[in-house]
Amino acid sequence: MDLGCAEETSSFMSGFIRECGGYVVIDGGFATELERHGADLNDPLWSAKCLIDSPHLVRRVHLDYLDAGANIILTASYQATIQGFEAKGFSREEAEALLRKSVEIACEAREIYYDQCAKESWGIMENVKKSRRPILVVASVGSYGAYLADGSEYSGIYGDTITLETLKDFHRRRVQILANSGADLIAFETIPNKLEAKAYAALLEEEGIEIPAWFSFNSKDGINVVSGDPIAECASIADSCKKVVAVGVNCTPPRFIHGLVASIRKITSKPVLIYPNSGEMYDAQNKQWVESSGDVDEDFVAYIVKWQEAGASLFGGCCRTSPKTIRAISKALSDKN
Ligand code: MET
Ligand SMILES: [Zn+2]
Repeated sequence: MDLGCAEETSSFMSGFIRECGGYVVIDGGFATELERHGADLNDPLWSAKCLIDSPHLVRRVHLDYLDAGANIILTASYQATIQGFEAKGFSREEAEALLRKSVEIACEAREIYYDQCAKESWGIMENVKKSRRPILVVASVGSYGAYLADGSEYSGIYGDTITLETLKDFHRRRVQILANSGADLIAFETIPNKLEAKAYAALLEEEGIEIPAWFSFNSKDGINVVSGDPIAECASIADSCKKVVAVGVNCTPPRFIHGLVASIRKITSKPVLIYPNSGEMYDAQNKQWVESSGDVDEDFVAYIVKWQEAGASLFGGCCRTSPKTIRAISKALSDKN
């Protein structure tokens, strides 16, 4: 797909949303779902560790989300970095191959899923092929803080030594590889501060990245992203970047989503995406999810329709959500629309 033309880029997501019937279902928590399947992710590579030792589990989780109704599956590359793989003793070439592998496995899962759908529909109605649900494979890019694996993806505090250039250099090669891997889009996820959003926007332009991207921030107060930078300022960086086709929030407690959607909507006319976590907080020191001490987030599926009314068009889940959550989101939206 050649998205060199700015107009094609800007209509990419609105076209996809239309194709999906007016709203899009994103998948749910990936790493936490791998853990539920028994993977031990206590490692600086987190979910990317499974690219090395259990690719079958990665495929399984993608398939579970497709079965649950997802139109978008995010690759296991969130914490897959060349620097992280090299620290484990892999060569540069091997590290780059592992990044590509994250996209290959997701594409393979999509093919398997389509084959299954085709077989099932042949059984039911001879000669009538069930129409293929539109599905995108989206390459996940986690923040510099995710690579550090010290909890700074939830504080956004990188210190004075980290500049725009440091962040661009850190992400450059990975973004180039993922952009040419066969993925349909790049998701910059859990962006914790304005500086990193600026670095991504600059990289997309400078490197002439030819697939579209989305920017997704995380917040712990509903007004700012986790670093304290206002969500409105972050959203406007995304709004100004031609290559960005959707803006939103992920890995954020459900109780903040409504306000964040409204704030982002005021800044941009690009489609808004949301994929909250379960409402639990990550305790970086003890490396575990703990119940939030603030307001309790009840099952957020009940609010999906409200978030759609507030202006969101893409809906999924982040950490500690599961295929069950995605199935329920899919149902809530199809009942309503
Ligand atoms: C800390 S947010 C993680 C996002 C990633 N796509 C995952 O679900 O694993
Ligand atoms: Zn998350």
